[in-house]
Amino acid sequence: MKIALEHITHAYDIDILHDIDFQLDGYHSVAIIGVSGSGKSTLIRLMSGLEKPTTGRIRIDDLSVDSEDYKRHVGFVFQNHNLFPHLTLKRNITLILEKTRGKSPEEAEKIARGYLTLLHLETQMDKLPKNVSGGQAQRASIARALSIDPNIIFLDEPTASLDPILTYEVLEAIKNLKSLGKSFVFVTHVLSFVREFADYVIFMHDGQIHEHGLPSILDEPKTIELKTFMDKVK
Ligand SMILES: Nc1ncnc2c1ncn2[C@@H]1O[C@H](COP(=O)(O)OP(=O)(O)OP(=O)(O)O)[C@@H](O)[C@H]1O
Repeated sequence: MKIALEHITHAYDIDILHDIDFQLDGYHSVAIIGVSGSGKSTLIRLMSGLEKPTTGRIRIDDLSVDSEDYKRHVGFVFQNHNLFPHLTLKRNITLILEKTRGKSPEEAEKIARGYLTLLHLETQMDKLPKNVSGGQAQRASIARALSIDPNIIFLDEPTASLDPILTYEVLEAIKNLKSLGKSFVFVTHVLSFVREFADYVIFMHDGQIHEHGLPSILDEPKTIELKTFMDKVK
C-alpha cells in the first residue's frame, strides 16, 4: 500500500491535526497508536475518505481519497459494530451488496454466507445483532466490510467496546485475514496485537505523527512521548 499525506490539517472547532506530511510505501498492515485525543480516529477517517481534511491532500495507492474509484475499494470497521439493528447479520451484508454493488439476491447471499463463515458465524447469520455477542456482531461488521471486496480495510479501535475475551476473539479473527492479501490500517490500544499484526507503526501525539517505523520502535522508542505512552499502556 502506498500512502501519501500531503500537508494535512484538520479542525473541528479547534485544530486537531497539524500539518501532517508523510509518505509510506510497501507496507500492508499499518497500526496507528497514541493516547486518547491524539487524533488517531480523525486521521483514519480522513485516510478512508469518510471525512475531508480542512487542508491538504491524501492519495492512497495513487488515488485521491475523494475519488469514487477509491471509495468503492475501501471497507471501514467502526468502534461499535454499526450494523442495522432490525436486520439479521446476513441481511446486513446482502442489502449492501444488492443496493450498492448491483448483486442479485442469489449472488449476495452466496458472498454473505462465505464471509460470515470465514468469520466463524455460520450458526449466527440469521440472528439480529441484539441476539449475538458484541464480539460476534463486530465480526459480522468485519464480514460486511470484506464483502465488498475492498483493497484496503480500515479498522478504528474494533475492540473498543469489548471485554478481554471478546477482544481476543475479534483480534484472532482479524489476524486470520492476513492471507486474503488485503491491506489494513487500524487504530488500537492492544499493543500485543500491534506487535503480531502490524508491519509498520505510526505513533500520534498532539495531532501529529510523532514517531513512526517498524514495530520494533515499540521496544526502542526514540521520543519521550512514545516512551511515556509505552510505560502507561504496558
Ligand atoms: N466530530 C468532532 N467534533 C468536534 N471535535 C471532535 C470531533 N471528533 C473528534 N474531535 C476532537 O478531536 C480530537 C481528536 O479526536 P480523535 O477521536 O481523532 O482522537 P483519538 O486519538 O482517536 O482518541 P480516542 O483514542 O479517544 O478515540 C479530540 O480532542 C476530540 O475531542
